[in-house]
Amino acid sequence: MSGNPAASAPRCRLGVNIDHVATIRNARGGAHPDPVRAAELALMAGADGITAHLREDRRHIRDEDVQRLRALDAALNLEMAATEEMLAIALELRPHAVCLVPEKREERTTEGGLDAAGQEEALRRFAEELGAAGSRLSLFIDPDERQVEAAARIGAPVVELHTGEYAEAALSTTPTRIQAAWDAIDRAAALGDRLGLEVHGGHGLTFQNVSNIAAIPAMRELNIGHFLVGEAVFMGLDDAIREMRRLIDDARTGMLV
Ligand SMILES: CC(=O)[C@@H](O)[C@H](O)COP(=O)(O)O
Ligand SMILES: NCC(=O)COP(=O)(O)O
Repeated sequence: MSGNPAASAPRCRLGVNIDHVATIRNARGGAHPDPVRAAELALMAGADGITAHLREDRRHIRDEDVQRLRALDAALNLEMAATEEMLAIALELRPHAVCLVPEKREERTTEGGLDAAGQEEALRRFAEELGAAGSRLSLFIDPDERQVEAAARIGAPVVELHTGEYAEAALSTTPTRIQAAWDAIDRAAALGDRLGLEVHGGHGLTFQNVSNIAAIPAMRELNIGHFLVGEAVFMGLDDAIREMRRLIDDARTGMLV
């Protein structure tokens, strides 16, 4: 990763995704552990907001969870598919933010970004209706400049760049693959910033790989969940969030521009 130290940099927010607390709860069909209690703990530990993905198949987060999360005094970023069912839920709930995410029933986790360029007209309606309801629309897209340009045309104020390929590359320990994945995110982030979009990132971020993403100058928010819930098993949710917060802040302090 390249660049020059910046004297100071705008803060990069941390959104904690509590989906997989619900995964553990649903494993036994009861009410424990409660994802809303996890959200409250996350906020006390320094999370700037809470992200929850209400999937069409409700495999983890359920409708009653988002109702209770909405009642918290915190920024709720509701992730959802671009469907009429989910739009109706979002318009009724009016969360701080809505992030449109592609969903395939057979996928284990979110595999790719939303094809914004292939459905601009349909997504423009989501932007208009959600904007009118006071929810900030974000599009979860691959770090692809064509998708970023489409997001700007659609009128989404935010793009969340899918960091999954970078996270996978970092596990591969192939320097050229890691650099290529990071370069794509850096280029897409810089373009989004130039187009006046707020740039976020998420998917697969960990203690080991987050710093280089947090150091990207245009990055304003990172949404992180699966790793934090997993790490909470060993060090507790509070400490895991505080460590992630520290890594992000340290990366911004010494960030390269
Ligand atoms: C959009 C994204 O990357 C995450 O919110 C992810 O969807 C978490 O939920 P799953 O692990 O069920 O995909
Ligand atoms: N949009 C990304 C997110 O909310 C969390 O993704 P992950 O950290 O669970 O992979």
